[in-house]
Amino acid sequence: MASEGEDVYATVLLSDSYLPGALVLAHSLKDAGTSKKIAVLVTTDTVSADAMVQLQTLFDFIIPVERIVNESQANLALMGRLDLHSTFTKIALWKQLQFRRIVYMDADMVALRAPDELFDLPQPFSAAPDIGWPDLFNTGLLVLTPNLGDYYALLAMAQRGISFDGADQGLLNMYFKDNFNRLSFTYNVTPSAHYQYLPAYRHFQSSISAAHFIGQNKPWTQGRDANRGSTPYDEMVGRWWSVYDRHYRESSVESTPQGSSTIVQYHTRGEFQPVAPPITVTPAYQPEESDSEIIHPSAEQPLHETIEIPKEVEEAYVPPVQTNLEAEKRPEPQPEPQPEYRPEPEIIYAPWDASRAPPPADSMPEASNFPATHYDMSSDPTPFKAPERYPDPPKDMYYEVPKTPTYQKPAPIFPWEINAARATRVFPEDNDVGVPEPPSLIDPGPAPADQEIPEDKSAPVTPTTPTIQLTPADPWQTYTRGNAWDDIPEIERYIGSLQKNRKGNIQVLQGYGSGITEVSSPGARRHSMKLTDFPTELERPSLPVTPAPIRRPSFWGEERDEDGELPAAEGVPSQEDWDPAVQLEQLARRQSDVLANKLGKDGAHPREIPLRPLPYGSEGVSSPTYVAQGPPSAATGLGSTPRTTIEEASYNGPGVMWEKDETFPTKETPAGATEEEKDVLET
Ligand SMILES: O=c1ccn([C@@H]2O[C@H](COP(=O)(O)OP(=O)(O)O[C@H]3O[C@H](CO)[C@@H](O)[C@H](O)[C@H]3O)[C@@H](O)[C@H]2O)c(=O)[nH]1
Ligand SMILES: [Mn+2]
Repeated sequence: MASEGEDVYATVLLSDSYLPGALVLAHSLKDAGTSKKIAVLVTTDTVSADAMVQLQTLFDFIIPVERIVNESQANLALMGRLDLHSTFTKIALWKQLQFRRIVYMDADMVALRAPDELFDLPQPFSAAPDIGWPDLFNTGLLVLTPNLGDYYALLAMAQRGISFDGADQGLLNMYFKDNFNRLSFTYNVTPSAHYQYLPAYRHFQSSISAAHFIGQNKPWTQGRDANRGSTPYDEMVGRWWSVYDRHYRESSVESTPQGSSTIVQYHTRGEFQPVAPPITVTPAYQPEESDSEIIHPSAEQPLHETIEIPKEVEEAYVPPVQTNLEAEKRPEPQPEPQPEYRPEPEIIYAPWDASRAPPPADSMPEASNFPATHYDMSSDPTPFKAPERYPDPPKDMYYEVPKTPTYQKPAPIFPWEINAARATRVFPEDNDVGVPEPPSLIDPGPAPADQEIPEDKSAPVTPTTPTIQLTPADPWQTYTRGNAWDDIPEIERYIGSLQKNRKGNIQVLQGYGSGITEVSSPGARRHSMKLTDFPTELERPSLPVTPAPIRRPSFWGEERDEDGELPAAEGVPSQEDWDPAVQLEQLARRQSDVLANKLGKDGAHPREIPLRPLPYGSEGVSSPTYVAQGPPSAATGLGSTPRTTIEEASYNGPGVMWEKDETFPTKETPAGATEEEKDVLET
């Protein structure tokens, strides 16, 4: 145990990869003749037993500490130093109350002289300026007085990830701010390969106490040949190697009392000389950058050598111990067959355990690892000059419309294409009819499909349907109302079976051919069951509001009168004769009468019923243009007497098609065709 209020140099070892640094630091202090003891804080979960053994040979105190990880590593990523995820562990120094004063030094420092005078500083906390931002102090060398007040305050910040750089330097500078005793830069000289203030270096060279190899590149990761120049940086690196060589170069290894220091060489680039087949060693946790300078020796130097691993290595470590004292009490190592040396694979520290937790909120996105191309603005000052000539545009890049049409009508495939019937519907204006010709229905029989419509209008025009010979007077009279299927017996029969079940007031009309016969009794049309018979204009009820339009021969024809007005439509009353209010009243009255007829069950003698009131607001409305005509027309029932009977309409709509409880075939099952009919069908 440390005696009460002892002074101690201390460093921190968070991983085996910094073992050469920690050992060289301790050696450098001892070699410089310090009177103080040396301690190392180790995180036992990430430092191997082999490394512990090496520490025991040198350090007066090995102090296991809990690793304090910064979970918010965004700032570390910004700095490109994800390997510094656990440097918050440094704050454990303030908890080491067994010591009066601690001069902490990073494991990547080498002492050129022992700065023991720092223990006598009156200030509780001292540090030297940082080379990158000299207002800050570098946390590579700290003179501190352990106390729990600072410890818990720092721990609280660490647990909240409060640090501008994600590591201890950001944390401690935020905590102490300006409340630190500023030491001379000579206590913590951070030589840089990029910025070297050579005259200053030469001037202060002799007073340098310690060099600190900040950044990712450490002397032991670079190899002894990396910095053989004469710059201040190279000189400092040389100082590191001189300490290393004094204690760990192969020639000096045999003399190490605690056995092989192979693990030190293993973590020092270029030092391990394998002779045996390689074994795989899991590489240590490394920062994301592929060009990381943290080089695991196994990557370059496979492990081969057959080396003895002393048995006491396993039992050697009992923390915390004053190892140099206890080592003396240990039994001599037993000479045993030498097992192949297998350096314990470095404990891999994954800051994020994917099996237990979601990714850290501020972790680097994957894309940050992707190669990026950076384009700079051109700094060429010469003005742009257009080339003499640009290449000609390519020729023959346009579609040339063929001169002669290439389209050819495809050859007919289907029978109806070959035997297509010609259109037969002709209107008077389409034909230059000079003299009206008598109507006639001519069917001269089949004609070739491609036959042209003959100039002679009396000639047959269609091979399949009766030709209409148009008469300007009333072309509709002669228009056929028949269909090709009207004469098929099956259809006849089907309609017959339907109508057998029908009763009621169906007005059936027979208007076939030129004559029109009105039949008003049900069933009278049994012999003519054409579904496509529609009432003619004469048969249709004349409704007061929708006069049937009459087709005009031509739209812009000679029938225009002098005013340029279109001729009045036949059957449509002129505007002056049309009083909407009167018509509306008439319609209302008429509807009432029809209703009265039905209710009175006396279609022949309509009952007089009171008029329905007109729609609200339309009473007494009179048209400004309407002038009452003379005697009321019989058809419309217009007159001066408001209450009058209206002639019953000749057609009252389809009416009730099916009476209550009446059955009718839902599925058509016509009687089988008679033999006679079958003969007709089959022919
Ligand atoms: O894998 C690791 C990483 C770090 N350390 C220890 O942590 C210290 C700090 O890491 P280091 O690589 O020396 O950091 P620097 O390159 O020196 O970076 C600067 O930033 C660090 C984080 O703020 C500070 O700890 C340093 O003092 C400061 O000089 C080391 O010296 C070791 O003691 C390990 O033991 N193993
Ligand atoms: Mn450092």
